[in-house]
Amino acid sequence: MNYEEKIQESETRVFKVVFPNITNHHNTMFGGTVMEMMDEVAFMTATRFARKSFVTVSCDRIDFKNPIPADTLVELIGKVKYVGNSSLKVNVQVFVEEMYSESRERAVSGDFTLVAIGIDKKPVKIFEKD
Ligand SMILES: CC(=O)SCCNC(=O)CCNC(=O)[C@H](O)C(C)(C)COP(=O)(O)OP(=O)(O)OC[C@H]1O[C@@H](n2cnc3c(N)ncnc32)[C@H](O)[C@@H]1OP(=O)(O)O
Repeated sequence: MNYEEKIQESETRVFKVVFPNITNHHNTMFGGTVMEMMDEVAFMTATRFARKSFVTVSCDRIDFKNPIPADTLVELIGKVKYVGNSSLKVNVQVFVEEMYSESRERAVSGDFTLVAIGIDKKPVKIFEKD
């Protein structure tokens, strides 16, 4: 499987229901919870891409473009956008969907950098050179 196929195969989609336990006093989803879910999806995407042990080392700007109201569904989509030596970057997009109509829009997006580590917790190459 080549790089491009691996990127397609490892694209990771997760749905969540925006129940009251994850909303704030504006009755929208708490931003920190969105970021936690994004980090988890970035981790899953990286792991499925390389089948190595990853840790998150940084995240770039996260844009909260639209609020995520209570009683909606969110879809998080993770996709590898850059592969380095031991690190890779995963773009995560979050879409919000109405439960009882076809309405859907992008709400949040951001990039996460993860590093593959060995059992000694030190960085390891993601792929050996052919
Ligand atoms: C899934 C989870 O919940 S993980 C929990 C949260 N994360 C953690 O606890 C990670 C804590 N951090 C660490 O253990 C270390 O910083 C490590 C293992 C990630 C990196 O160790 P370092 O000695 O700094 O690594 P080093 O300087 O050799 O860099 C390794 C790679 O990471 C990249 N990197 C390091 N720091 C950053 C950063 N802040 N932002 C982006 N990339 C970075 C480097 O560019 C390099 O990439 P490359 O190999 O593709 O060229």
